[in-house]
Amino acid sequence: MNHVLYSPAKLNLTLRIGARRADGLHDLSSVFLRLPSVEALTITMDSENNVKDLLSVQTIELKGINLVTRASERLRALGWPLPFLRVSLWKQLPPGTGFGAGSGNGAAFLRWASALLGRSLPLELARELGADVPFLVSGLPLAFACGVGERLEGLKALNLSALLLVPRWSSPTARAFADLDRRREERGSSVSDPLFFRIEAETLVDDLRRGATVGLLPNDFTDLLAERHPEYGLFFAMAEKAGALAWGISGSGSGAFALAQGPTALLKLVASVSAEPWVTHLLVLE
Ligand SMILES: C[C@@](CO)(OP(=O)(O)O)[C@H](O)COP(=O)(O)OP(=O)(O)OC[C@H]1O[C@@H](n2ccc(N)nc2=O)[C@H](O)[C@@H]1O
Ligand SMILES: Nc1ncnc2c1ncn2[C@@H]1O[C@H](COP(=O)(O)OP(=O)(O)O)[C@@H](O)[C@H]1O
Repeated sequence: MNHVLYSPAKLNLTLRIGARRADGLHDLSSVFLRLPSVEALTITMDSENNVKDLLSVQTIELKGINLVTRASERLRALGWPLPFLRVSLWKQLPPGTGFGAGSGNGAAFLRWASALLGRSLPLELARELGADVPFLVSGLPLAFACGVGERLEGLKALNLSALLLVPRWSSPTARAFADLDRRREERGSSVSDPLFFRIEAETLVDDLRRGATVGLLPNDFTDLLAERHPEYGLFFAMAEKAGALAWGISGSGSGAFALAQGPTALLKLVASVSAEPWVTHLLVLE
């Protein structure tokens, strides 16, 4: 029997990075928006004779241990009686683009395994798999996140359409944080109060909820990325001209996005940006 799972991804509507902690990670304040069905996993259970999980990935080449394989191995190590599985993963969004699609694959798998075995969601394991996984596994449509992304406060859904843009460069998360630290050290910049980030996030969500034009969304990685790739400035100007409500960079990049009420403005934006040679994928999610 085949089980087909739709796999979520995320956008960071705000992303403010705090100081580096003793464990090397940075505290953050972010508004996570869930993108519901961006990729798909097909799980085949006819694997009585298998001695390990078999994973195939369509459309995008991935390196390293897949989060789906890691999740199933860790669940067995925790004593969950999960049979060995054949998993086919249909990808749309490359890694290193800040849309958390890989985290979404892991989260979709954890939800499926919990339902299959009648167990509660393994929240500790979700945290271990990645900072975005607790949000994606929660099923919340929108949340304010702090800590490294594991402390979540659910918010009411926003009814907006999104255009996701993947450029031809990626932005590995570790490098983005190291560049930000270096820049802050060079400039002696201090980090703002988390309370300020919270108020900023609440104001933005309220504005988007009532359909106000918000413009460029706050993300501490944007300045560095836009200096390195002036193409972002071009995309933001096109988003404004097309009538989008908000635009920005998701996570630590490299993906950019625009939001609007309904698809009309976003389809206009697709028409102007699709000829750009630096754009590799464009997705409109209604
Ligand atoms: C920045 C965010 C925001 O949503 O998203 P992405 O751009 O990756 O989607 C996440 O916090 C990404 O978290 P996660 O995906 O778990 O990060 P990892 O790839 O494990 O982190 C790679 C490296 O980045 C640095 N790192 C990561 C997260 C964090 N809060 N502080 C850090 O300093 C650390 O050096 C870490 O070793
Ligand atoms: N199923 C998967 N899909 C995408 N990336 C994966 C997957 N499993 C593991 N990875 C690894 O996870 C990292 C990116 O995960 P992803 O959630 O797509 O992140 P980002 O938001 O940074 O683009 C990469 O280092 C990639 O090699």
